[in-house]
Amino acid sequence: MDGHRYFAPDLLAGEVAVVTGGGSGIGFAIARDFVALGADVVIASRSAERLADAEGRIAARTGRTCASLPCDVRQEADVDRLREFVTARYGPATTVVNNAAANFFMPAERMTRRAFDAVLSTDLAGTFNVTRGLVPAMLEAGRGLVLNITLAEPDRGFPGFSHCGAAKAAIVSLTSSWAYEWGGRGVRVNGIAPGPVPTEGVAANMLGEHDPARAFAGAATRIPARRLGTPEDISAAAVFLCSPAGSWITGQNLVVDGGFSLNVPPNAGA
Ligand SMILES: CCCCCCCCCCC/C=C/C(=O)SCCNC(=O)CCNC(=O)[C@H](O)C(C)(C)COP(=O)(O)OP(=O)(O)OC[C@H]1O[C@@H](n2cnc3c(N)ncnc32)[C@H](O)[C@@H]1OP(=O)(O)O
Ligand SMILES: NC(=O)C1=CN([C@@H]2O[C@H](COP(=O)(O)OP(=O)(O)OC[C@H]3O[C@@H](n4cnc5c(N)ncnc54)[C@H](OP(=O)(O)O)[C@@H]3O)[C@@H](O)[C@H]2O)C=CC1
Repeated sequence: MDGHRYFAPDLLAGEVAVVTGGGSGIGFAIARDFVALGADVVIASRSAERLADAEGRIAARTGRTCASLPCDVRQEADVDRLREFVTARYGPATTVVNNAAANFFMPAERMTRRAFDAVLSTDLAGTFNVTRGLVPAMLEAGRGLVLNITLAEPDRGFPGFSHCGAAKAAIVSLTSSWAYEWGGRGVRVNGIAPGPVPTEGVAANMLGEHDPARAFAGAATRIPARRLGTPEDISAAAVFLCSPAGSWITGQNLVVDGGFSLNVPPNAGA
Protein backbone atom coordinates (compact mmCIF):
# COMPACT_ATOMS: atom_id res chain seq x y z
CA MET A 1 0.00 0.00 0.00
CA ASP A 2 1.44 3.38 -0.97
CA GLY A 3 2.60 5.67 1.86
CA HIS A 4 0.56 8.68 0.70
CA ARG A 5 -2.74 7.17 1.79
CA TYR A 6 -2.34 8.60 5.30
CA PHE A 7 -2.30 12.21 4.07
CA ALA A 8 -4.55 14.83 2.47
CA PRO A 9 -4.25 14.52 -1.33
CA ASP A 10 -2.92 18.06 -1.91
CA LEU A 11 -0.57 18.15 1.11
CA LEU A 12 2.55 18.86 -0.97
CA ALA A 13 0.98 20.97 -3.73
CA GLY A 14 3.31 23.82 -4.67
CA GLU A 15 6.48 21.96 -3.68
CA VAL A 16 9.20 21.25 -6.24
CA ALA A 17 11.11 18.20 -5.03
CA VAL A 18 14.31 16.54 -6.23
CA VAL A 19 14.75 12.93 -5.13
CA THR A 20 18.17 11.43 -5.83
CA GLY A 21 18.16 7.70 -6.37
CA GLY A 22 14.42 8.05 -7.03
CA GLY A 23 14.37 5.25 -9.59
CA SER A 24 14.47 2.39 -7.09
CA GLY A 25 13.77 1.22 -3.56
CA ILE A 26 13.17 3.81 -0.87
CA GLY A 27 13.78 6.79 -3.19
CA PHE A 28 11.15 5.51 -5.61
CA ALA A 29 8.54 5.26 -2.84
CA ILE A 30 9.32 8.79 -1.65
CA ALA A 31 9.10 10.18 -5.19
CA ARG A 32 5.85 8.33 -5.91
CA ASP A 33 4.21 9.53 -2.69
CA PHE A 34 5.37 13.13 -3.19
CA VAL A 35 3.87 13.05 -6.71
CA ALA A 36 0.62 11.56 -5.40
CA LEU A 37 0.38 14.38 -2.85
CA GLY A 38 0.69 17.12 -5.45
CA ALA A 39 4.41 17.94 -5.56
CA ASP A 40 6.30 18.45 -8.80
CA VAL A 41 9.09 15.89 -8.63
CA VAL A 42 12.34 15.26 -10.50
CA ILE A 43 14.05 11.93 -9.91
CA ALA A 44 17.78 11.75 -10.60
CA SER A 45 20.29 8.91 -10.72
CA ARG A 46 22.88 7.41 -13.08
CA SER A 47 20.74 4.98 -15.06
CA ALA A 48 18.46 6.57 -17.68
CA GLU A 49 16.75 3.22 -18.18
CA ARG A 50 15.92 2.84 -14.49
CA LEU A 51 14.60 6.41 -14.36
CA ALA A 52 12.38 5.95 -17.42
CA ASP A 53 10.92 2.79 -15.93
CA ALA A 54 10.27 4.57 -12.63
CA GLU A 55 8.60 7.51 -14.36
CA GLY A 56 6.19 5.06 -16.01
CA ARG A 57 5.41 3.27 -12.76
CA ILE A 58 4.80 6.54 -10.93
CA ALA A 59 2.40 7.75 -13.62
CA ALA A 60 0.56 4.43 -13.55
CA ARG A 61 0.21 4.48 -9.74
CA THR A 62 -0.64 8.16 -9.21
CA GLY A 63 -2.18 9.41 -12.45
CA ARG A 64 0.33 12.29 -12.35
CA THR A 65 3.64 12.61 -14.13
CA CYS A 66 7.08 13.39 -12.80
CA ALA A 67 10.33 14.19 -14.62
CA SER A 68 13.76 12.59 -14.53
CA LEU A 69 17.33 13.41 -15.41
CA PRO A 70 20.38 11.16 -15.48
CA CYS A 71 22.78 12.57 -12.89
CA ASP A 72 25.79 11.16 -11.09
CA VAL A 73 25.72 12.91 -7.71
CA ARG A 74 29.52 12.59 -7.53
CA GLN A 75 29.87 15.03 -10.44
CA GLU A 76 29.33 18.73 -9.75
CA ALA A 77 28.70 19.38 -13.45
CA ASP A 78 25.86 16.85 -13.41
CA VAL A 79 24.36 18.61 -10.39
CA ASP A 80 24.60 21.96 -12.22
CA ARG A 81 22.66 20.41 -15.12
CA LEU A 82 20.12 19.02 -12.65
CA ARG A 83 19.51 22.45 -11.10
CA GLU A 84 19.05 24.03 -14.55
CA PHE A 85 16.68 21.25 -15.63
CA VAL A 86 14.52 21.51 -12.49
CA THR A 87 14.38 25.30 -12.62
CA ALA A 88 13.43 25.39 -16.30
CA ARG A 89 10.76 22.74 -15.85
CA TYR A 90 9.12 23.61 -12.52
CA GLY A 91 10.96 26.58 -10.99
CA PRO A 92 13.60 26.38 -8.24
CA ALA A 93 13.55 23.28 -6.06
CA THR A 94 11.89 23.74 -2.67
CA THR A 95 12.75 20.25 -1.37
CA VAL A 96 15.73 17.97 -1.87
CA VAL A 97 15.85 14.36 -0.73
CA ASN A 98 19.43 13.07 -0.61
CA ASN A 99 18.68 9.38 -0.96
CA ALA A 100 21.22 8.15 -3.56
CA ALA A 101 23.83 5.90 -1.99
CA ALA A 102 26.32 3.14 -2.57
CA ASN A 103 27.15 0.43 -0.10
CA PHE A 104 28.61 -3.06 -0.20
CA PHE A 105 29.93 -5.58 2.28
CA MET A 106 33.70 -5.26 2.69
CA PRO A 107 35.79 -6.27 5.74
CA ALA A 108 37.87 -3.27 6.78
CA GLU A 109 41.25 -4.98 6.41
CA ARG A 110 40.51 -5.80 2.76
CA MET A 111 39.00 -2.47 1.80
CA THR A 112 40.94 -0.69 -0.92
CA ARG A 113 41.17 3.07 -1.13
CA ARG A 114 39.17 2.89 -4.38
CA ALA A 115 36.35 1.02 -2.63
CA PHE A 116 36.37 3.51 0.25
CA ASP A 117 36.28 6.42 -2.19
CA ALA A 118 33.48 4.86 -4.26
CA VAL A 119 31.18 4.91 -1.23
CA LEU A 120 32.33 8.18 0.36
CA SER A 121 32.14 10.08 -2.94
CA THR A 122 28.57 8.87 -3.59
CA ASP A 123 27.08 9.03 -0.11
CA LEU A 124 28.89 11.94 1.53
CA ALA A 125 30.22 14.09 -1.33
CA GLY A 126 27.04 13.36 -3.33
CA THR A 127 24.89 14.68 -0.48
CA PHE A 128 27.12 17.73 -0.26
CA ASN A 129 27.12 18.35 -4.03
CA VAL A 130 23.35 18.16 -4.44
CA THR A 131 22.62 20.24 -1.35
CA ARG A 132 25.25 22.84 -2.27
CA GLY A 133 23.76 23.02 -5.76
CA LEU A 134 20.13 23.45 -4.74
CA VAL A 135 20.06 25.21 -1.38
CA PRO A 136 21.20 28.73 -2.44
CA ALA A 137 17.91 29.26 -4.30
CA MET A 138 16.00 28.09 -1.23
CA LEU A 139 17.86 30.57 0.97
CA GLU A 140 17.10 33.29 -1.53
CA ALA A 141 13.40 32.35 -1.46
CA GLY A 142 13.44 32.08 2.33
CA ARG A 143 11.97 28.59 2.38
CA GLY A 144 13.12 25.06 1.69
CA LEU A 145 13.71 21.55 2.98
CA VAL A 146 16.62 19.16 2.90
CA LEU A 147 16.01 15.53 3.84
CA ASN A 148 19.02 13.24 4.15
CA ILE A 149 18.56 9.46 4.20
CA THR A 150 20.97 8.28 6.89
CA LEU A 151 21.43 5.46 9.36
CA ALA A 152 20.56 5.04 13.07
CA GLU A 153 23.44 5.95 15.38
CA PRO A 154 26.17 5.47 12.75
CA ASP A 155 28.82 6.71 15.19
CA ARG A 156 28.44 3.38 17.02
CA GLY A 157 30.04 1.65 14.02
CA PHE A 158 28.74 -0.45 11.15
CA PRO A 159 30.95 -3.59 10.93
CA GLY A 160 31.52 -4.82 7.38
CA PHE A 161 30.26 -1.51 6.06
CA SER A 162 32.72 0.89 7.69
CA HIS A 163 32.88 3.11 4.60
CA CYS A 164 29.11 3.59 4.52
CA GLY A 165 28.95 3.99 8.31
CA ALA A 166 31.55 6.76 8.17
CA ALA A 167 29.71 8.50 5.36
CA LYS A 168 26.36 8.32 7.14
CA ALA A 169 27.87 9.55 10.43
CA ALA A 170 29.24 12.55 8.56
CA ILE A 171 25.86 13.15 6.92
CA VAL A 172 24.18 13.17 10.35
CA SER A 173 26.71 15.82 11.38
CA LEU A 174 26.05 17.84 8.21
CA THR A 175 22.33 17.64 8.99
CA SER A 176 22.90 19.32 12.36
CA SER A 177 25.31 21.97 11.03
CA TRP A 178 23.14 22.87 8.07
CA ALA A 179 19.99 23.00 10.23
CA TYR A 180 21.70 25.44 12.55
CA GLU A 181 23.16 27.62 9.80
CA TRP A 182 20.03 27.79 7.68
CA GLY A 183 17.23 27.58 10.29
CA GLY A 184 16.85 31.33 10.59
CA ARG A 185 16.58 31.65 6.83
CA GLY A 186 13.59 29.37 6.31
CA VAL A 187 15.41 26.16 5.36
CA ARG A 188 14.83 23.06 7.49
CA VAL A 189 17.23 20.11 7.38
CA ASN A 190 16.42 16.66 8.74
CA GLY A 191 17.46 13.04 8.39
CA ILE A 192 15.58 9.77 8.29
CA ALA A 193 17.43 6.70 9.55
CA PRO A 194 15.80 3.58 8.10
CA GLY A 195 16.13 0.14 9.63
CA PRO A 196 16.46 -2.93 7.41
CA VAL A 197 14.32 -2.54 4.30
CA PRO A 198 14.76 -5.43 1.84
CA THR A 199 15.32 -3.50 -1.38
CA GLU A 200 17.07 -4.80 -4.49
CA GLY A 201 20.03 -2.58 -3.60
CA VAL A 202 20.43 -4.36 -0.26
CA ALA A 203 20.03 -7.81 -1.81
CA ALA A 204 22.55 -7.06 -4.55
CA ASN A 205 25.21 -5.25 -2.53
CA MET A 206 24.99 -5.98 1.18
CA LEU A 207 24.43 -9.68 1.73
CA GLY A 208 27.67 -11.14 0.32
CA GLU A 209 27.18 -14.85 -0.29
CA HIS A 210 24.12 -15.05 1.99
CA ASP A 211 20.81 -16.15 0.54
CA PRO A 212 18.62 -13.00 0.51
CA ALA A 213 15.45 -14.79 1.68
CA ARG A 214 17.24 -16.34 4.69
CA ALA A 215 19.09 -13.12 5.51
CA PHE A 216 15.90 -11.08 5.43
CA ALA A 217 14.02 -13.64 7.57
CA GLY A 218 16.88 -13.64 10.10
CA ALA A 219 16.95 -9.86 10.26
CA ALA A 220 13.20 -9.75 10.94
CA THR A 221 13.60 -11.87 14.09
CA ARG A 222 15.99 -9.24 15.51
CA ILE A 223 13.48 -6.43 15.13
CA PRO A 224 11.19 -5.74 18.11
CA ALA A 225 8.31 -5.01 15.72
CA ARG A 226 8.99 -8.50 14.23
CA ARG A 227 8.93 -7.39 10.64
CA LEU A 228 11.26 -5.78 8.14
CA GLY A 229 10.58 -2.27 6.98
CA THR A 230 8.98 -1.34 3.69
CA PRO A 231 9.83 1.60 1.45
CA GLU A 232 6.40 2.95 2.39
CA ASP A 233 7.34 3.04 6.09
CA ILE A 234 10.12 5.41 5.11
CA SER A 235 8.18 7.47 2.58
CA ALA A 236 5.36 8.15 5.07
CA ALA A 237 7.94 9.62 7.47
CA ALA A 238 9.48 11.63 4.61
CA VAL A 239 6.10 13.11 3.72
CA PHE A 240 5.49 14.09 7.34
CA LEU A 241 8.89 15.77 7.74
CA CYS A 242 8.60 17.60 4.40
CA SER A 243 5.03 18.79 5.01
CA PRO A 244 3.80 21.77 7.02
CA ALA A 245 3.11 19.29 9.86
CA GLY A 246 6.87 19.14 10.36
CA SER A 247 7.43 22.87 10.27
CA TRP A 248 9.00 23.08 13.77
CA ILE A 249 11.27 20.06 13.26
CA THR A 250 14.82 20.68 12.10
CA GLY A 251 18.23 19.16 12.76
CA GLN A 252 16.75 15.77 13.67
CA ASN A 253 17.65 12.25 12.53
CA LEU A 254 14.34 10.39 12.78
CA VAL A 255 14.86 6.67 13.29
CA VAL A 256 12.25 4.57 11.45
CA ASP A 257 13.23 0.98 12.19
CA GLY A 258 10.63 -0.96 14.18
CA GLY A 259 12.96 -0.73 17.17
CA PHE A 260 15.94 -2.41 15.37
CA SER A 261 18.46 0.05 16.80
CA LEU A 262 17.42 -0.80 20.37
CA ASN A 263 19.58 -3.93 19.93
CA VAL A 264 17.17 -6.15 21.81
CA PRO A 265 18.74 -9.63 22.23
CA PRO A 266 17.12 -12.54 20.35
CA ASN A 267 13.87 -13.75 21.99
CA ALA A 268 13.77 -10.91 24.51
CA GLY A 269 10.18 -9.99 25.15
CA ALA A 270 8.95 -12.71 22.79
C1 LIG B 1 17.51 -6.41 5.13
C2 LIG B 1 18.38 -7.31 5.93
C3 LIG B 1 19.83 -7.08 5.74
C4 LIG B 1 20.43 -6.45 6.93
C5 LIG B 1 20.90 -5.05 6.66
C6 LIG B 1 20.74 -4.26 7.88
C7 LIG B 1 21.47 -2.96 7.83
C8 LIG B 1 20.78 -1.94 7.00
C9 LIG B 1 21.59 -0.72 6.88
C10 LIG B 1 21.86 -0.41 5.41
C11 LIG B 1 22.51 0.93 5.22
C12 LIG B 1 22.72 1.30 3.83
C13 LIG B 1 22.19 0.61 2.82
C14 LIG B 1 22.43 1.03 1.42
O1 LIG B 1 23.06 1.99 1.10
S1 LIG B 1 21.69 0.04 0.33
C15 LIG B 1 22.10 0.82 -1.22
C16 LIG B 1 22.91 -0.08 -1.99
N1 LIG B 1 22.87 0.39 -3.35
C17 LIG B 1 23.99 0.59 -4.05
O2 LIG B 1 25.09 0.34 -3.59
C18 LIG B 1 23.82 1.17 -5.40
C19 LIG B 1 24.58 0.43 -6.42
N2 LIG B 1 26.02 0.32 -6.14
C20 LIG B 1 26.95 0.46 -7.09
O3 LIG B 1 26.66 0.75 -8.23
C21 LIG B 1 28.38 0.25 -6.69
O4 LIG B 1 28.42 -0.35 -5.45
C22 LIG B 1 29.24 1.53 -6.75
C23 LIG B 1 28.41 2.78 -6.62
C24 LIG B 1 30.26 1.57 -5.65
C25 LIG B 1 29.96 1.52 -8.06
O5 LIG B 1 30.66 2.78 -8.23
P1 LIG B 1 31.94 2.85 -9.17
O6 LIG B 1 31.51 2.54 -10.56
O7 LIG B 1 32.65 4.12 -8.92
O8 LIG B 1 32.78 1.73 -8.55
P2 LIG B 1 33.74 0.73 -9.24
O9 LIG B 1 32.92 -0.36 -9.84
O10 LIG B 1 34.71 1.45 -10.10
O11 LIG B 1 34.49 0.16 -7.96
C26 LIG B 1 35.29 1.01 -7.12
C27 LIG B 1 35.90 0.12 -6.06
O12 LIG B 1 34.85 -0.38 -5.21
C28 LIG B 1 34.79 -1.81 -5.28
N3 LIG B 1 33.40 -2.24 -5.32
C29 LIG B 1 32.40 -1.64 -5.99
N4 LIG B 1 31.24 -2.29 -5.82
C30 LIG B 1 31.53 -3.36 -5.03
C31 LIG B 1 30.78 -4.44 -4.51
N5 LIG B 1 29.44 -4.55 -4.76
N6 LIG B 1 31.39 -5.35 -3.72
C32 LIG B 1 32.71 -5.24 -3.44
N7 LIG B 1 33.52 -4.24 -3.92
C33 LIG B 1 32.92 -3.33 -4.71
C34 LIG B 1 35.49 -2.17 -6.56
O13 LIG B 1 36.03 -3.47 -6.48
C35 LIG B 1 36.56 -1.10 -6.67
O14 LIG B 1 37.66 -1.36 -5.87
P3 LIG B 1 39.03 -2.00 -6.49
O15 LIG B 1 39.36 -1.23 -7.73
O16 LIG B 1 40.03 -1.88 -5.42
O17 LIG B 1 38.67 -3.43 -6.80
N1 LIG C 1 17.44 -0.50 2.47
C1 LIG C 1 17.91 -0.39 3.72
O1 LIG C 1 17.84 -1.33 4.53
C2 LIG C 1 18.52 0.89 4.16
C3 LIG C 1 18.77 1.91 3.29
N2 LIG C 1 19.32 3.06 3.75
C4 LIG C 1 19.52 4.18 2.83
O2 LIG C 1 18.35 4.37 2.07
C5 LIG C 1 18.70 4.92 0.80
C6 LIG C 1 18.08 4.12 -0.32
O3 LIG C 1 18.55 2.78 -0.27
P1 LIG C 1 17.82 1.59 -1.04
O4 LIG C 1 16.54 2.07 -1.62
O5 LIG C 1 17.82 0.44 -0.13
O6 LIG C 1 18.88 1.26 -2.18
P2 LIG C 1 18.87 1.31 -3.79
O7 LIG C 1 20.09 0.59 -4.21
O8 LIG C 1 17.54 0.87 -4.33
O9 LIG C 1 19.01 2.85 -4.08
C7 LIG C 1 20.18 3.49 -4.32
C8 LIG C 1 19.90 4.49 -5.42
O10 LIG C 1 21.02 5.36 -5.53
C9 LIG C 1 21.26 5.58 -6.90
N3 LIG C 1 22.68 5.91 -7.03
C10 LIG C 1 23.74 5.15 -6.68
N4 LIG C 1 24.88 5.78 -6.98
C11 LIG C 1 24.53 6.98 -7.51
C12 LIG C 1 25.26 8.09 -8.02
N5 LIG C 1 26.60 8.08 -8.02
N6 LIG C 1 24.58 9.16 -8.49
C13 LIG C 1 23.22 9.17 -8.48
N7 LIG C 1 22.48 8.16 -8.02
C14 LIG C 1 23.13 7.07 -7.55
C15 LIG C 1 20.86 4.30 -7.61
O11 LIG C 1 20.45 4.54 -8.94
P3 LIG C 1 21.42 4.37 -10.22
O12 LIG C 1 21.99 3.01 -10.15
O13 LIG C 1 20.48 4.63 -11.38
O14 LIG C 1 22.44 5.45 -10.10
C16 LIG C 1 19.68 3.83 -6.77
O15 LIG C 1 18.48 4.32 -7.33
C17 LIG C 1 20.22 4.97 0.77
O16 LIG C 1 20.67 6.25 1.18
C18 LIG C 1 20.60 3.94 1.80
O17 LIG C 1 21.89 4.15 2.31
C19 LIG C 1 19.66 3.25 5.06
C20 LIG C 1 19.45 2.27 5.96
C21 LIG C 1 18.83 1.01 5.59
